[in-house]
Order: sequence, then structure tokens, then C-alpha cells
Amino acid sequence: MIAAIADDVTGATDVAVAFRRAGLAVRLVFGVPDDEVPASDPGATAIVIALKTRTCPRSEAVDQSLRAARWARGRGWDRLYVKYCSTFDSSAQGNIGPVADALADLVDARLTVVTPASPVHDRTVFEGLLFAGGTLLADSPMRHHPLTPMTDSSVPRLLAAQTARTIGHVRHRVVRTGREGLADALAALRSGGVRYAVVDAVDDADLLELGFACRDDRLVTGAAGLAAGLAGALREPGAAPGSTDALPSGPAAVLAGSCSARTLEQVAVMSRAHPSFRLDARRTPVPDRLAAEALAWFDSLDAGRAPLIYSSLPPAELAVVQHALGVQGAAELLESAFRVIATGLVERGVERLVVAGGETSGAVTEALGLRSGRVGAEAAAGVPWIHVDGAHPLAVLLKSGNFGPVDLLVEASSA
Ligand SMILES: Nc1ncnc2c1ncn2[C@@H]1O[C@H](COP(=O)(O)OP(=O)(O)OP(=O)(O)O)[C@@H](O)[C@H]1O
Ligand SMILES: O=C(O)[C@@H](O)C(=O)CO
Repeated sequence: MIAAIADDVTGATDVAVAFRRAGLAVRLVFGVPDDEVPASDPGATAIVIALKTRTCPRSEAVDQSLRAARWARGRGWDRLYVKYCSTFDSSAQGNIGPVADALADLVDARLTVVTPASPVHDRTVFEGLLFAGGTLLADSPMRHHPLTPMTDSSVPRLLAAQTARTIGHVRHRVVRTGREGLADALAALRSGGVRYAVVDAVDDADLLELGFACRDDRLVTGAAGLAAGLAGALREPGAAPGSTDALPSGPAAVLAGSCSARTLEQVAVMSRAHPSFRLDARRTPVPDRLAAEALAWFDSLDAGRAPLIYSSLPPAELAVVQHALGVQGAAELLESAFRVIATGLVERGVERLVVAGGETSGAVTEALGLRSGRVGAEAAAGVPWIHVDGAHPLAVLLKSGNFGPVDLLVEASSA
């Protein structure tokens, strides 16, 4: 019924569980699917394709998104949902605008809805301004993001930097009139030649009405909030199916490559009570050596509490590393190290792997060669366990940088 293409892996698990909560049976696929990936499980009503296209070069993001969209449409998934971050993480180059432009052309969409609102995560849009945790985005900790610092809160303005197409706005007072008023407002924009409608939304009720207003669109874009609204508008009444898989009983480990404010708190809590190892990219600026140090440390541990390996740093210290190694250089070095570490941990028998950060999770899932998974229980809002299909038991918890309570890493790795 609906195929979501997510620009990072933690976002994919967030949207997958939002669909599931709203009553759709979901399949999660990692990377651009190929012919070996089954088009769906019998009875699946949603498929989520997890890409790593948030910060890659624009042409690559467009190419991968188009290939994923063609794969989905060729297999009967006729509605596309582009999932970006609820904090609209992107740069002036994209990739939200270029990907949306390309997919709109693919499906011949005249007007496409845009709203990053995700009330379950306290992200709201009012008068076109994006709020995170009740604060304007540009005043929130997102202004310090290592790769996509967000220093403007206006969604129309952020989008306008990324597309040449006309952008309109639907104000909250119109949203509050409900699905018919919204449909009229969208129709008026469409007939005026507007290509993107940024729509205000402050709660789930707004997003459900918007879901009804755009339920017949071939392309819709948003974060997990509108995905839930759309799923609510599309689903047949009935029970919400969910994976009943038990978590594997083998050892757990945590990898944190996110420098987001919430991850920093979670790392601080976990490192007080669990063995922890910080990846120091400046001291050891060679990924394989950095990974070897971490794995040697892991090998020296006695069995006991789950270990934490992290690179998370607060903004001032992060700036020092980025100054020394370059923004991309530091990110690539650490992501490469996390790839080797994750593979080493699974080879050493880790069966439950918790990963903090979308880029980091993308690197880890690629390195582990994960292809698809079933969406399991939610450890926190928007953070479900994913039971990976494969020869060995493995469950991964891919946590968005700012999601989850402060004890999430401890709780998840003790589960
Ligand atoms: N100490 C560090 N110095 C420089 N870069 C770092 C450091 N630690 C992590 N990074 C890089 O910062 C980026 C963090 O992005 P990531 O997507 O993993 O986290 P996030 O943005 O907080 O998560 P999400 O996208 O799920 O909200 C990664 O590319 C990572 O390699
Ligand atoms: O929408 C969000 O905030 C998350 O799903 C995400 O994309 C973080 O990377």
C-alpha cells in the first residue's frame, strides 16, 4: 500500500514503528532493494526502505532514492512517502529538496505536502516555523549538529534553499478546519501552480486530518508524525500487527556515534555504571587502528555489564576534532571505525547491538550486510528493536540521536 523511503536508518525505524502503531504491517529493508529482497511479506501493508542519503552528495541521494522508488512502484507499492528528519536535517544543497523534486517528477505529482512535525517527539510546525522541544529549531541543540547544523527555523525558507520550485504554506488555522478545509487549501495551491505545501501541525489530530487530506496523493513527505497520520487515514480498521519475536539471549553492546544532546546524556549515564571506551579520533586518526584498540579493550573485559564504545563529544570538544581532521574527515574516520567494531562485536558473539546515531547506524548496518528485518517492541518512542533476518540471531536497536530517556542505553543493553 505505502512505501516509505527514509534518508537515514534511525529515521527508517522511527517511521516503521509509526506505521505499525497506526495499524499497518511493516517490513523494513536496508539499502536500495534488489531482486533478492522479497517485495513484501504476505499481508504487509507498508514497506520502509532505509537509505543513508541525508548527508551524501546530492546526485547519489537522488539516484538511490529513485532506484528505491522504482523498485517499490514496480512491485505495486503505489504510494510513496519520503521520510526526512523531524528536525529537517539537511544543508542548503539538500538532500530533501532534490530528492523530493526527483520523486515528484517520477510519479508526476503536481503538489507535494511537506511537514516535519512529529508530536510524539515534540517537533511541531506553526506559522511555518519548526519547534523542537518547545524551542525554535535554530535555538535548539540542533544548531550544533556535527554534519547538518540547523540555524534557520523556517521550513519554507530551508526548503527554498534546496529547490527551485514554488513553495506555499498552509497555516494552522486552516489545518484546524479539518480534512475538507485542508483539501480545499491544498487544491487551491495546486491549481495556482504551487509545487510544495508546507503544512503547519502541532498535534496528532492535525496530522490525521492532513493524512486524510493527502491520502490519495502519490507522493507525501514528512517525518514519523505525518506517516502516522497517513497510516491512520489509510488503514482498514483492525488489530495492529507486531512482531512477537523474543530478543536474542546472547550478549549486548552499545555503540554511540551521535553527538546529539540526548545521546550525550545517555552516554554519561551509561558510562557511570558500565565499562566504556571512548574512540579518540585525534589520538588515533586511522580507522582500522582505532577499531583494533576498541576491540582489544572489548576482549580484555570480563563477562558482565554490557560495554559502551562511543565517540560522542559535546559541541566545544567536537569543534576541536573537526578543526583537526575536517568535518567530513572526522565523520568518515569514525564511521569506518564503527563499521569494523560492529563487525568484530558480532563475530565475537554479540546478539543485541544498540547503536546511537543515524549516520552511525547506517555505517553499522551496511558493514553487517543487513538486508531486512522485522519491527519488534519499542524500547522508547520511535526506537523499536529490529529483528534481523539471517543465519544468526541478531537484534539491533537503532536510536536517533535525540530520542529516548536518559537511561535508554543502559535499559536496552540490559534487556
Ligand atoms: N568525536 C567526533 N568528532 C567528529 N565527528 C564525530 C564525532 N563523533 C561522531 N561524529 C560524527 O558525527 C556524525 C553523527 O551523526 P549521527 O547521524 O550518527 O548522529 P545524530 O545525527 O545525532 O543521529 P540522528 O541522525 O539519528 O539524529 C557521524 O557522522 C559521526 O561519525
Ligand atoms: O525524525 C526524526 O527525528 C528521526 O526519525 C530521525 O530521522 C533522526 O535521524
